[in-house]
Amino acid sequence: MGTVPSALKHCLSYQHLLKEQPWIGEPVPPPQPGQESQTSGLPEYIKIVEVGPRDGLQNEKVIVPTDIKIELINRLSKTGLSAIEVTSFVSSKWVPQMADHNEVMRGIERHPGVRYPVLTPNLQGFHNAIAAGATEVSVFGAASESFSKMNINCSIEESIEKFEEVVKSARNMNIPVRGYVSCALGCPYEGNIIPAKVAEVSKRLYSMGCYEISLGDTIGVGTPGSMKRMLEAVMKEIPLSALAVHCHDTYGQALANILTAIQEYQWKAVKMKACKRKECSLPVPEGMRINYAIVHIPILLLPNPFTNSASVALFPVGVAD
Ligand SMILES: CC(C)(COP(=O)([O-])OP(=O)([O-])OC[C@H]1O[C@@H](n2cnc3c(N)ncnc32)[C@H](O)[C@@H]1OP(=O)([O-])[O-])[C@@H](O)C(=O)NCCC(=O)NCCSC(=O)C[C@@](C)(O)CC(=O)[O-]
Repeated sequence: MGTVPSALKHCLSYQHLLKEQPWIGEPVPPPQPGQESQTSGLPEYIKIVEVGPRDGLQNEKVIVPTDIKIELINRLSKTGLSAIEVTSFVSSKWVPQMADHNEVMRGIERHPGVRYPVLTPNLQGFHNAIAAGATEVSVFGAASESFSKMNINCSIEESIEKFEEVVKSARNMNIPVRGYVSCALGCPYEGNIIPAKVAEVSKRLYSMGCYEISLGDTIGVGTPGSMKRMLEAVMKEIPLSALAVHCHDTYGQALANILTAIQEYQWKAVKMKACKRKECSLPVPEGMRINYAIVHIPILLLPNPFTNSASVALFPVGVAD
């Protein structure tokens, strides 16, 4: 398999994967007395937000047929995932791969306990999404002016105004809204993005009512070092419980970056817990304790030829009460 491009490997079945990398299936021996568990220092629970049907398929050169998308989402619903991003209600002139958003949204089987968020850049998208049956939406901004312009055809400031309209309408209908911040670790047009800008845009999305802020390494240029610096800046502005990360694997760094995010989260959460115990003067959100962090890795185990470029995407991290 040495010559198989790494992207293609994501198409392999679990059986293939086990054959190639047998250690994956080996049971992890329980820690011996006095020996630290390999997972100590990590959260007990990771929430996975699957974004392959949207973020993966939106980048496919070949438009995946609607019935295949629906079948993919239906299969994903049976895997135990609690959130699957289904599609986006954007202009089909801009993203023809998502032009079948109504059919996909209406065609999927919804499983109890699974959330099916969709992307909505503006009120028009929001209303279309609701009409198609969406019960959760995401707005998507950026920490880079150039990316904002290229992606949604408006400045960051203009995008915030549009998102406010969406969040206000969503609130009236009891629809939860997530917020993405793209280019959190770098921009394809501007290069480096300062953590303070990511923190600023995140804060605005959170303040307007987004319940979770997903920090996107849109082009996969992040490293554990830049992830740590960025998170430190954002965590000053947003409660840990509302943070997630979304890492593309362009340069093979997604898993390292996710692990860094989880460790950073856990470190901070443990520190806050310790402060709380000692009743120190640092602000501790009421009732907070570490409960989960989130990671999403699309589709790794599904032998679906359409998902190979979905990359290994997106991975939130959060804490709950
Ligand atoms: C945002 C718009 C729609 C603005 O597009 P625009 O052209 O600036 O919009 P407009 O308000 O000037 O309207 C122009 C036309 O678009 C229509 N329009 C207006 N809004 C909608 C809508 N919601 N749905 C469908 N149609 C819409 C509108 O009706 C009109 O149609 P016309 O009269 O010409 O026939 C456009 O720029 C667009 O669709 N962009 C696509 C953005 C996108 O999907 N990007 C990829 C996802 S973001 C991402 O991947 C990052 C993320 C989230 O994964 C995180 C990460 O990886 O870091």
